[in-house]
Amino acid sequence: MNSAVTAQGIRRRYGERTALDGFSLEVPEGSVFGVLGPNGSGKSTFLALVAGAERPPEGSLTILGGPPTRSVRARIGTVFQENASDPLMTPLEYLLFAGRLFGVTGQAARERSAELLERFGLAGRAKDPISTLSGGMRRRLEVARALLHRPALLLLDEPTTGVDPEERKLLWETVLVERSGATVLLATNDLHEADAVCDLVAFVQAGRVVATGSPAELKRNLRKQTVRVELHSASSEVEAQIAELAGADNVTAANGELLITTDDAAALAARLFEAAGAAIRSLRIDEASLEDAYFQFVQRRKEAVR
Ligand SMILES: Nc1ncnc2c1ncn2[C@@H]1O[C@H](COP(=O)(O)OP(=O)(O)OP(=O)(O)O)[C@@H](O)[C@H]1O
Repeated sequence: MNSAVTAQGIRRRYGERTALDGFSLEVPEGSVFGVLGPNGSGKSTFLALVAGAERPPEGSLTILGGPPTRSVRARIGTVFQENASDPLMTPLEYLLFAGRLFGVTGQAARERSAELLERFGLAGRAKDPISTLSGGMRRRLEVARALLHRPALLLLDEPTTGVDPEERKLLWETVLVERSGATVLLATNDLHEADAVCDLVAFVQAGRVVATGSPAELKRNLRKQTVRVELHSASSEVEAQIAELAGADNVTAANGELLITTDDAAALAARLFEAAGAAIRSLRIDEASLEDAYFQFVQRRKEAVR
């Protein structure tokens, strides 16, 4: 599998501040790849480096099979955190203007613009000033603009900030169809969104990638799972018995349930039934979320730093 973006050991400083500190990442061609991390972890700095096809001051960067050069920029579409549109322009004017920057002009530009305005639900507002569009519509317009020249790589820096859940879902459905196989590199701190749309994600902390994998892999490798047990009636004797079981790391009582953290929920469930089956009314294994995985990796890194 070819890579759309390969970064190796990138270091980038702003004065005293280190934004990227040995940042390494491989984004497979055709994937939807999420870069996840807290505010200030370096996501935007990395995307801006790729968007500008800039040679990093330290480390190496390959984009769409070659070194970062001006010609590569023509094959990239970008949505930054801030809307780039002029509020006095109309959506149609904005798309035609963007087309000119990428050499899409005349009839081809008019047709492509009309098609995208339709797909992104903006056809009815094509000739209104952008200042009269809702926040969600403006974000959709930004994504339509980034797709105008049919880029091979689409960079999306927190594209759905301020967009309500229904619009967000619609926006993603449209992006995933309209990208026509282009690689999507997404920066976000919305872990639910990343879980829903990304094939692969990288967790970033303090300018470094600390874990990479598919959301399913990262969740599977979680160190801790939670088993929730409801007893027929509260019994300190049964609780003590459960706390003694092999694999039951931490037992707490909350809202009439016992919450047991463990490395292996399936094995612990079997032991629970064996030891206290008659006392158990219900047992539930909490499905791990990408958020759980994220916090675990961030925590690991903190431990390593200490
Ligand atoms: N132009 C700049 N000048 C000085 N420092 C900068 C600049 N851009 C980014 N930084 C610093 O680099 C670090 C990484 O910032 P960056 O914006 O890349 O993080 P981020 O993960 O995208 O954060 P957010 O989720 O808040 O957008 C931060 O410490 C930030 O203050």
